[in-house]
Amino acid sequence: MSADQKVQSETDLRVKLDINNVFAEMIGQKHGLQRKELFDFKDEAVKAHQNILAAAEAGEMGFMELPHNQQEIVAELKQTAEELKDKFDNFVVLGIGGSALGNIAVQTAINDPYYNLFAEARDGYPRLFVSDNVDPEGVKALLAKLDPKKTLFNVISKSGSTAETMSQFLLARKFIAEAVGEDRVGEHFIATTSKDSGYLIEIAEREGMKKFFIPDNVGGRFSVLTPVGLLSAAMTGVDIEQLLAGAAYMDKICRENDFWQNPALVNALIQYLAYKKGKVMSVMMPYSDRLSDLADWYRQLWAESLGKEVDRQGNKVNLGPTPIKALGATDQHSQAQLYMEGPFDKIITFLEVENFAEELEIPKAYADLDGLGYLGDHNFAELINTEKWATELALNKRQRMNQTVKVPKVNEFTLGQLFYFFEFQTAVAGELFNINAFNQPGVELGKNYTYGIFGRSGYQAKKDEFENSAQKNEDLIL
Ligand SMILES: O=P(O)(O)OC[C@H]1O[C@H](O)[C@H](O)[C@@H](O)[C@@H]1O
Repeated sequence: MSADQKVQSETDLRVKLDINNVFAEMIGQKHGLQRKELFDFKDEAVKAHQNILAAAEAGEMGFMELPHNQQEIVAELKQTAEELKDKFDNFVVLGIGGSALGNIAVQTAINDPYYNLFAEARDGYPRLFVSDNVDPEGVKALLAKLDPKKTLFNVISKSGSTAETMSQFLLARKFIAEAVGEDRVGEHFIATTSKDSGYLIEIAEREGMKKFFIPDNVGGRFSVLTPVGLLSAAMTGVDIEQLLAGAAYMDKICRENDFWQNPALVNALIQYLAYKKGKVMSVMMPYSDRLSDLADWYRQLWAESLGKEVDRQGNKVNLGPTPIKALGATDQHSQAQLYMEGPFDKIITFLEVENFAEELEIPKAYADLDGLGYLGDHNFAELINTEKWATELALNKRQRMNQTVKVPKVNEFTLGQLFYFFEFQTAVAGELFNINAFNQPGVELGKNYTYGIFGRSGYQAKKDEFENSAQKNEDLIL
């Protein structure tokens, strides 16, 4: 392919943001945004952008380096996948939050839109399972599906000590050891973790497991394009170079200084202004099964990054938009009523796929039944996108801010763009909200409590104390 052709195809595959329906002229004065408001705040967004670029220069924005600095890691990941993909029928990720959601999003988008239900493998590759909970019934049901001799586990934890992940690891380790013997445990595990924190690295070394590393300057929820997300992708036949190429392409777009040419800047400012106008809920609604789990991934990114008690100066602010996931067209029939007529507290972001890989015709039948016969004149791609347009029009009519991210088609290149776009937008939003978008003290408090209660000494006494604590009123236990 010549360089020109490449540019052409990249341009054709560019993910775009349509913001028409956030403006007053489309949805009405009361709830729409005035263009003037964007103009008035534009300089703040530009300043936020400059801060991010400066932080990137200083090596503080690890996620921005990932599309460019991983050639050796990619080669190693590909080689690992090549060596191991035929040896195992199952590849099981043990992780949670940022160590799981990106893996699932990639799988659903690229390999199997029904991944969560069936976990079908691509020809010549193992099936992928991502186990991100500690419900005993769920964990047991998963293990029951696996032949330990044909199963490779990827334990992923940046901190190397998350209780959920490490508990699953302990069980998986026993499961494997009983089948293949203690001395061969290491062959059935790959550890993805920080170079020097937590216990996972130490365990990996003791057991002789293969290891991949998560850079220190990349937070868990920004880590999908590190070995966290890339190994399971490579193991299941996903083109990880194209994922990173898509991210690199979007990186170029996001580095653009001109506000109006930079969708991540524009969208971060829109989300910020919407929040200030009382639209404190931010709904992501893909009209695509393949992009459904991307909305789950985004929910963590947006919630943990922006939901904060204090601003950068330490003032108590308790802010953050609440991210909500909805799936089109499915949730038109469950949540849309609320979005149409409920409180004016939401901004909705649709994800629209312009070209579906399948052109599935709706069969023609019952032509004499007026309210049904028309369906057979169309295909499913037309139907789902028409439903999206109809929802958009109805929201406009009811003065509900909405916008659309247009995805030319779902593949590795566009998925890489989406990951990077939303990460960059989140970093800009953090600047606008004047909070630290890269920490999560609230979650850590919960983690510490778990450790405090569950930790080595006196579990039963602490549990009893918690259950009998004065704050608990028996009358309120219904
Ligand atoms: O990768 P780990 O260190 O195991 O962390 C897994 C998850 O733990 C916590 O919930 C953090 O708030 C998340 O951001 C993180 O993704």
